[in-house]
Amino acid sequence: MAQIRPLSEALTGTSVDVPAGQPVLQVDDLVLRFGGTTAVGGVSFDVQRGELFAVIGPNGAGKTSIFNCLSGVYRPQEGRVRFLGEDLLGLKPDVVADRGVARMFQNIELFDNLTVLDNLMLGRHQHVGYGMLAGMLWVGRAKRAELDNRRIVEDIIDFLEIEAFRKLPVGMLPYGVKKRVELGRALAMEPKLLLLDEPVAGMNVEETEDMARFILDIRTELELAMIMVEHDMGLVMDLADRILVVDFGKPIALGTPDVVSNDPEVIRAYLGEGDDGPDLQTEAATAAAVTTEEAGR
Ligand SMILES: Nc1ncnc2c1ncn2[C@@H]1O[C@H](COP(=O)(O)OP(=O)(O)OP(=O)(O)O)[C@@H](O)[C@H]1O
Repeated sequence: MAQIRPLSEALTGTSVDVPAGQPVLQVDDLVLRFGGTTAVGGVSFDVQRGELFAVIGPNGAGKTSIFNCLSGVYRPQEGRVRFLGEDLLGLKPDVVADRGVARMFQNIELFDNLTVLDNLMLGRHQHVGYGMLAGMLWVGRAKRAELDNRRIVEDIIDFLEIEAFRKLPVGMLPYGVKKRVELGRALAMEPKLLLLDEPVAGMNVEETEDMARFILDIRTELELAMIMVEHDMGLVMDLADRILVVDFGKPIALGTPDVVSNDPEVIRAYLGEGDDGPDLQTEAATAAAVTTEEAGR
């Protein structure tokens, strides 16, 4: 059996070669309207290599619309998106994915009847690199590429600790494991930017902690740039390097968890959600205390 490789050796395609100080992604003045509704109203931010960047905001604030603009689902009326120095806007979702932007979907987009292994192999489809005839005859480059892809997928399965489920149809799996497979499918694409769309939505505490650990390991091992949209404020305050807060499509704050959670406008936007809204300052203080405690260990 092949030895387990560190993720950085398995997924070499994720490494980016950006000059110091240059962002992986640069978003300028993005505007997206649906008739009279401005879903995204002048949003700008950048994401650096190895950065976990979060976008938060109350329901309907425009977070999903921003993701849809980045991944080519929507074409914004105004603005510019530069990814590794090239324009991304106007490209179709499959072309955006081929350029290196993968998305882990909130509503898991896997094939329920296929096994974990086959779902992850589908994530490799843009890396096949051989013609149809060679593929059908299982010769030469096709055979080599298939074996390479298989090995990469097995490494991802090991990394995500889902070996026990590899031959099972995804439809049979518990929700938390499905979300891990969804993350694995996105990783299998060897992205240079990973979009995490509510990665812990619907998860219990233990599943959330596991997912948080995988996200942190991905950042450390691959130095991957990631953008996360998430309602779990504890997770966001704990993991994110920087946070963009949007409300009614407009950016209202951008900065570290500490800065953002003390911003009066952000507190107002969240308190406006009612008594059940998250207490951002408590979440940020708890996250800081945990980080300090971990550093002292
Ligand atoms: N396809 C669409 N057609 C019309 N309006 C839309 C469409 N998609 C989003 N909107 C509107 O744009 C605004 C922003 O929606 P969006 O889904 O981006 O918010 P969100 O912050 O992701 O919300 P949530 O946290 O509830 O998922 C909302 O007013 C929404 O109704």
